[in-house]
Amino acid sequence: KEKVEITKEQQALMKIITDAYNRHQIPQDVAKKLLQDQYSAEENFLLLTEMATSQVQVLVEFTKNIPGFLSLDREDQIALLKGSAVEAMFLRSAQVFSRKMPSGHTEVLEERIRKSGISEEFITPMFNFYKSIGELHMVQEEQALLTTVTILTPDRPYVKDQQAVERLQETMLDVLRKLCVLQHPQEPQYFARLLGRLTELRTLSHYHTEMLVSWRMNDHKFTPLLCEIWDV
Ligand SMILES: Cc1cc(Cl)ccc1OCc1nc2ccc(F)cc2n1[C@H](C(=O)NC1CCCCC1)C1CCCCC1
Repeated sequence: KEKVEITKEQQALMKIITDAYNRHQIPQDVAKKLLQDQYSAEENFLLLTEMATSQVQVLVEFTKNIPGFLSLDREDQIALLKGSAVEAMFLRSAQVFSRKMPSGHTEVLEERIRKSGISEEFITPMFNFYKSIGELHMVQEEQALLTTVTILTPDRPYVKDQQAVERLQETMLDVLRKLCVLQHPQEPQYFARLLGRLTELRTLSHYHTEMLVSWRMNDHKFTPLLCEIWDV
């Protein structure tokens, strides 16, 4: 049984990424807002676009702290951001939903989201994903590294130097793999399960355009930044 050991460099890399991940979170807490009041479909849609717009902005800031990201070709940096923004949004939503909350709060939050205006057909796959993320009980380092691995996906549209992105992603995957073995020694398959969630995430993210245009209201307004990121 080989001894898994995180090197000093990997430890430093993990700290940089986790600190940056924790630093770059959206200011106001959307879960708290949703627990406080019930909103109309229009108000919820506006809340989503506001949250999503600021989430993209913090995502850009976060990527600047990923060692090696700024050394990638500039156009590839943009392609990686555009290609991962929706997945990062759903991953963040899942992590917000799975946070430990006082008893009964998660149920209220789920109810508010079910009634927010999202079309019925997307509610089940979305919550299936949220629950499968919640079951993993990821530590914050795993959450930060999983988001980083998602951003550093080499086969996004328009990425020119895929090898350079692959090398960076592999560096992050190696740290994440070791962390999973050390954090979940009783579950050797944990790392594989974690990566399996990225497949579910990509599938869920395919629906994002329909989810938005089918929001139960007329006249869906988007910010210019979201028009860039969401295919709307
Ligand atoms: C991310 C996303 C994309 C599409 Cl297309 C459709 C929907 C969606 O999020 C659903 C979703 N799942 C959630 C789980 C927990 C939670 F607290 C809020 C959640 N939301 C929405 C939200 O504010 N998400 C933001 C979370 C922070 C990061 C940026 C995004 C709220 C908007 C108000 C109406 C109820 C849903």
